[in-house]
Amino acid sequence: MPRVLSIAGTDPTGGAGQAADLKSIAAMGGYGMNVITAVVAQNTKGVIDIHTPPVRVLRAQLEAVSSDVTLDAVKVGMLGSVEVIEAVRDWLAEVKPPVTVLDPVMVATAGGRLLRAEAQTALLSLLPFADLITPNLPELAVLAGAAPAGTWTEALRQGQDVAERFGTRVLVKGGHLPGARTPDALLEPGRDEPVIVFDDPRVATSNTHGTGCSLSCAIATVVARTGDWVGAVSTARSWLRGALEHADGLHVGRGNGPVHHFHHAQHVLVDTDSHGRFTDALWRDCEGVRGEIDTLDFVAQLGNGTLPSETFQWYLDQDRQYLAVYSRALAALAAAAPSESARAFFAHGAAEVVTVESALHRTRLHGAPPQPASEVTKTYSDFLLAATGSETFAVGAAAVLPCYWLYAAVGGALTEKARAAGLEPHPYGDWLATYNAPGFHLATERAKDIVDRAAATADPVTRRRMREVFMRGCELELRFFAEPVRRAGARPFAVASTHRVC
Ligand SMILES: Nc1ncnc2c1ncn2[C@@H]1O[C@H](COP(=O)(O)OP(=O)(O)O)[C@@H](O)[C@H]1O
Ligand SMILES: Cc1ncc(COP(=O)(O)OP(=O)(O)O)c(N)n1
Repeated sequence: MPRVLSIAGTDPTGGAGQAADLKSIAAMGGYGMNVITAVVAQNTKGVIDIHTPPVRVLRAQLEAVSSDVTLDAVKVGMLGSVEVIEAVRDWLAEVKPPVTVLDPVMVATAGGRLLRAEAQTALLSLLPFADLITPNLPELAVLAGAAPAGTWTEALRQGQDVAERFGTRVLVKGGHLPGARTPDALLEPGRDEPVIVFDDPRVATSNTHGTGCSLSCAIATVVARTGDWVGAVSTARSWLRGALEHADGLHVGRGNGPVHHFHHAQHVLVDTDSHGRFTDALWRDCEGVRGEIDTLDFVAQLGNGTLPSETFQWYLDQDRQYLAVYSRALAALAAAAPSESARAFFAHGAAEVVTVESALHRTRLHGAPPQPASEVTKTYSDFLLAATGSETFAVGAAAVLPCYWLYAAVGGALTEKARAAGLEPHPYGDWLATYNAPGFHLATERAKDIVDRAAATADPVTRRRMREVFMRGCELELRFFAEPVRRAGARPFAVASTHRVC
């Protein structure tokens, strides 16, 4: 779970600033922490008063958290004054968080300055410390030293200018443009064209308080988990869209109300056992992670056959190491299974993983020796062995389920796409065939059945634990799928392969 720190001001109505940040981090599956820069008396109608605590207290908060907790990402929001900006800049320079997202907050949309006019220049000195900045159009204009953009083309030009000048990614947000659409574009220094442009219809609501805070924090959280900026913006945007679509149902305040940060988790409040299968609830739980998997470069390239062979080789090498552990986890479940049929199923699965799936790896890897296991491979392996070796059978069965279910879903979806695109023969056809085989889908259904049966007789604490480990397994699958491309982008490949596989 990524540990994400928000450095921002407060909002007692809970829609923007710290409150929005903590909700967004949690909604994206992170552990949120907060350092307060300013106490703001505001509501959905505007800003009434601001108290800035002594900068000594800010420094002490920053020191308290970073001396104790390893930070996976930092989001910087409202800073307010030159002294605060300088203290945060010094801290960033010293701590060097792995991911820093800066939302250069200046004015609340409902009205009221949140950054003193004389602090705008000081804010520029913070930009090079950010991996991504997320200005709205008026803020972008200040950073670019220009008048607010009246068109999307002008906004992109200002964004590119800021990206080049400060050497950082910029998310240009079109929320403040008039019109029926809300485009956003991710820009990087050194590239003339946006990395990606998103363009969706505007959600018909005036309850948009805190959208900028929420989006930036959600991106920081997802990127801390996957290292994939495009996927993180895409995931955060589609989640925010849902939050805007459900905002009118909140009835908070008389002005521009907040968005519904937990719109996607409402079903958790319902007793899922009386509303369909337990595994249906698990599938809904992991909807966000499934969406993230679908947008990964690795999955897209595997499907359309453009994945570089070195990247696939590295993935397969990690996968064969993982499968050796998975087979042991299934064998442990076979030993603990409460029924003969479950025992037979997992014992057969343990053998099958070794014979069928590993055969694919042996053929593809041509006897190449294993490379060091990645952190993700090790974490996933440890998690499976712990869940199947030290927890109850019900919990262990839920922990191994994502590996069946997500692979069957990805294998099925990619095979369909490859067929529709006429990709025959497909360079990774044998991989797709393994995970789209009728036998594999049948095994997935059987594994779901076993989990449903185990949940039916489990107590509420065990059922909650089953949901936790299932989600953890899904998140580790996401990281496992993200790792090959993330790693290939991060440094040259260490796998010396003399064989082309496609
Ligand atoms: N009514 C809306 N419908 C859909 N997306 C919106 C809407 N309003 C804002 N957004 C999105 O919310 C995010 C933040 O929006 P923006 O208003 O530009 O920033 P800020 O909240 O910082 O002023 C952007 O991704 C933008 O596209
Ligand atoms: C304490 C605090 N920080 C930031 C904002 C601005 O919020 P933002 O998400 O940019 O959205 P708007 O509500 O201004 O559209 C704030 N109000 N308070």
